[in-house]
Amino acid sequence: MAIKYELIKECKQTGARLGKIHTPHGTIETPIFMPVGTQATVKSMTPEELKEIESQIILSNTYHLYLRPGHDLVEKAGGLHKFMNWDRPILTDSGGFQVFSLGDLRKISEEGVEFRSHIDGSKHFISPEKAIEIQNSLGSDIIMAFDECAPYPADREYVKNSLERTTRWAKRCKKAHKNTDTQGLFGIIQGGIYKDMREQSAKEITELDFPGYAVGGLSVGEPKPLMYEVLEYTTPLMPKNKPRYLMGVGSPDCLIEGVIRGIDMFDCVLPTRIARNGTAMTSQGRVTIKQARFYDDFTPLDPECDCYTCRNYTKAYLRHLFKANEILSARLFSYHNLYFLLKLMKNIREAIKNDNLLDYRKEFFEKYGYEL
Ligand SMILES: CNc1nc2c(CCNCC3CCCCC3)c3nc(N)[nH]c(=O)c3cc2[nH]1
Repeated sequence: MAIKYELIKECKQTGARLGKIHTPHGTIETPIFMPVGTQATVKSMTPEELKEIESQIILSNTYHLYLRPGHDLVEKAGGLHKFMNWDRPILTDSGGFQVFSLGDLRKISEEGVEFRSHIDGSKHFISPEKAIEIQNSLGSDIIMAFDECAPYPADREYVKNSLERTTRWAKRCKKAHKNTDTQGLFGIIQGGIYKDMREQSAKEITELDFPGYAVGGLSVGEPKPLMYEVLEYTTPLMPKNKPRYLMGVGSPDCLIEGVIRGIDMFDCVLPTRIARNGTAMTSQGRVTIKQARFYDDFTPLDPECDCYTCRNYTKAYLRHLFKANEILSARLFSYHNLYFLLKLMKNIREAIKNDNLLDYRKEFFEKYGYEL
């Protein structure tokens, strides 16, 4: 079987779990944060640097790679692992979210989605079958069903029609998936912020017996407490012996709150995106380096961090790099932010092991500046 989840321990105080996901390219310890590599690269990082910070799995995307360089080229190169020189696990998203976030540049039908490329405006069509064909060519270890992520807010009628189409598309994806022994296909649960819809989607999607499941349709602008509430009644509907992936999340507080509510896998563009704006996630909260107060601050970005950036450079130097628009700025901030989130997940796994996750949350929030 391509993907095998091993539940190691259930937290006594919360819904958190410790687990392992066995894949053809290695084993992933969960809970885990997955760095995003949209166009077959985690922006500005080499695979060696990703291994240095102990990244166990990275994400890429059907939509982007289909448009450029084309999935047939990647297949000709021997697949995405060989093409980008990454020999650890890769998860690809189906592109559902991307084509839906194109707004009016797209037309949805039962057959699939017609959209215009964000690169050159050319017209394209992705069906569930096409999304699976592309991911089969890419050879990623975990592939995602082609789904519709309903916008927020969306009324009950829209959400119901959308989740029922996502279920019909999930069946088509399962039928179209060729490489079941090397690539695990995850189903995606939708249903917006409506409890009865989430129950319906969870029932319909888990009935299809996928090796793992994602909670989709969240982190789309809803307030965080509402996202946490949806998780509280959705994760218990998902099989305990399968990985649970919360798509597009997130910031440090969301990662901790998501783990507490039973989530095992997360992805977010935040660490590398804010890095390009000279913003760092640190133990004392966010630091935006362009502020004048850092002009002659010769202390590390994060005094409690032992990453390459924090051990070798000062805020004053990092501010200079950012102001001078130097490429090294994006690299050093990306390296630190990814290290920070991967270290946070390592600390969370440790806290689950020691049954003190709630104490860890309290301590982290007090320092990072979140209200509990
Ligand atoms: C940011 N919030 C959010 N993201 C969602 C995403 C995307 C998750 N990240 C994938 C990466 C994005 C950059 C390129 C590489 C893949 C969602 N994806 C799908 N298929 N369905 C969702 O409901 C879905 C819902 C999401 N909500």
